[in-house]
Amino acid sequence: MNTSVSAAPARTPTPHRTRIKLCGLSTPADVEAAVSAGADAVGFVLYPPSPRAVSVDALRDLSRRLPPFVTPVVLLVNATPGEIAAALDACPTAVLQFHGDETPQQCTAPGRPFLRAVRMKPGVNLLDLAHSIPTAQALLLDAHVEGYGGGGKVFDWSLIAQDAGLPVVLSGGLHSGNVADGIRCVRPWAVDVSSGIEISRGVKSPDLMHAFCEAVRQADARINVRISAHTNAP
Ligand SMILES: O=C(O)c1ccccc1N[C@@H]1O[C@H](COP(=O)(O)O)[C@@H](O)[C@H]1O
Repeated sequence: MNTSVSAAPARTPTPHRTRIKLCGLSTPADVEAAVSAGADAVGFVLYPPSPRAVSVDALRDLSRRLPPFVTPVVLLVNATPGEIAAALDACPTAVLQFHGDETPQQCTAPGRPFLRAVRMKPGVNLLDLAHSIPTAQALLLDAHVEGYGGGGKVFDWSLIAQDAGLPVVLSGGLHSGNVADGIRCVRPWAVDVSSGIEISRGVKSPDLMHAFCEAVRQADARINVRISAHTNAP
């Protein structure tokens, strides 16, 4: 009897794929355009001072329009437990994005998957942050701006020099013209954009959404060419 175990066939490396979150959607047309552009996740802002803010009722309606496998993300800034509960009632499958001054305990209290936004400035230690909030799905890195975010400002990506200890969502001033550089420099798990897909503050553009997603796919394709050249090298 032949008991030898045949060698497993060599696996081709998994292609690099940067996930895409399009944030600040506020109309049914925005949702349709984001899904058609190929977004993996879409963000709804539940922060009244924002030009992209939606009501809880609008969140309920917009999130019900999503097809399977497109993740709704609800962006909150210092929301009360009651406001968080109302958001989850409207959108029970939401991932929460905490973009304010919430403590680790406040982020974990709802018992939902969440992203912790970090407003990047010199001296921020991502590893320390990740250790203080290990149940976050990812750190979402945004520029340090007046207010809490969504300012369309790029931060210095060299501040992410070390391993962040959690998956990174790169955000802050991204658009179709710079997202490839961001992916090449940072190699984030995902990229996130709001201002860069708008024709005016708070008004989304289907064309800019498509251009952004296409730029991400092209950046990934370039990385995959390099990976396969490296793998196939004699
Ligand atoms: O969009 C907003 O108005 C907003 C308000 C408060 C906190 C965060 C906000 N937006 C988020 O900020 C990042 C970066 O946005 P941008 O691409 O630089 O405009 C993103 O997650 C926005 O959804």
